Amino acid sequence: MAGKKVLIVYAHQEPRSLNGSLKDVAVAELSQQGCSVIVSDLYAMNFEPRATGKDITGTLSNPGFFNYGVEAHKAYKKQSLSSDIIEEQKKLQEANLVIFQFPLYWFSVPAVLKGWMDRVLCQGFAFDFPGSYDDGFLKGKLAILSLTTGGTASMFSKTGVNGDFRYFLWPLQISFGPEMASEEERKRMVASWAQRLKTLWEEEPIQCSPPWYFGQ
Ligand SMILES: Cc1cc2nc3c(=O)[nH]c(=O)nc-3n(C[C@H](O)[C@H](O)[C@H](O)COP(=O)(O)OP(=O)(O)OC[C@H]3O[C@@H](n4cnc5c(N)ncnc54)[C@H](O)[C@@H]3O)c2cc1C
Repeated sequence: MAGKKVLIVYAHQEPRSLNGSLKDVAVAELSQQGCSVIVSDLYAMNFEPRATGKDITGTLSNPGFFNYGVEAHKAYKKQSLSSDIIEEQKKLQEANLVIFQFPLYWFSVPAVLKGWMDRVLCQGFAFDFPGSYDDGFLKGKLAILSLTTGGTASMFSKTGVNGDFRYFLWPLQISFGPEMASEEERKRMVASWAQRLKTLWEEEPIQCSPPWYFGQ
């Protein structure tokens, strides 16, 4: 939708991968809609995934016993987090929609993307107590996971060897097993993602609640 700001957090090493294609069609489609699209290409940026004391540029509140969560929270308030974190927080703050584009690694996100979450979504910025879940500070933003898997769709069904994907992932668009699929099937995956993006702004966000999750 024209005027909307989109951040794509992209975690793949190879630009010609299926993930690369899915990222490219998202940039093309959303730009064509008049959105302003920014990509955080985490591998290309050499994004630091480790949450360490280097993320705090000022003095530590307790140098004798390092607690990352506590120090990051205080550093956020004092604006003394490292510049790469601040940069990503700014992008996220401005975005109406965040797309996470990644291959499934061990039923989860690749380490570089997990590190982005660990470091960027710090206390004070993304949440606080009170100020979490439905009252979190990123409330109102839309997010979608677009991921690829090694396994096929049937392997991720209720009776499949991996179990129902609902049990580990929520707002998602999955391109199942592109390496095992034919060229035509892969083209359909990219086209289906591009098609979904055309009407993405009309979708009802998923209610991330236990009844939605376990009731179906
Ligand atoms: C550490 C690790 C852990 C993993 N853990 C899991 C796991 O827990 N569960 C699981 O299911 N899988 C797992 N995998 C597998 C992984 O999820 C898949 O290898 C990955 O999702 C495949 O996506 P890709 O983009 O890397 O595919 P690619 O291999 O890059 O792409 C597949 C093919 O698509 C072609 N292609 C690119 N663009 C297009 C286009 N526009 N049209 C048609 N074809 C195109 C490419 O040329 C390539 O031949 C794991 C892999 C690793 C390395």
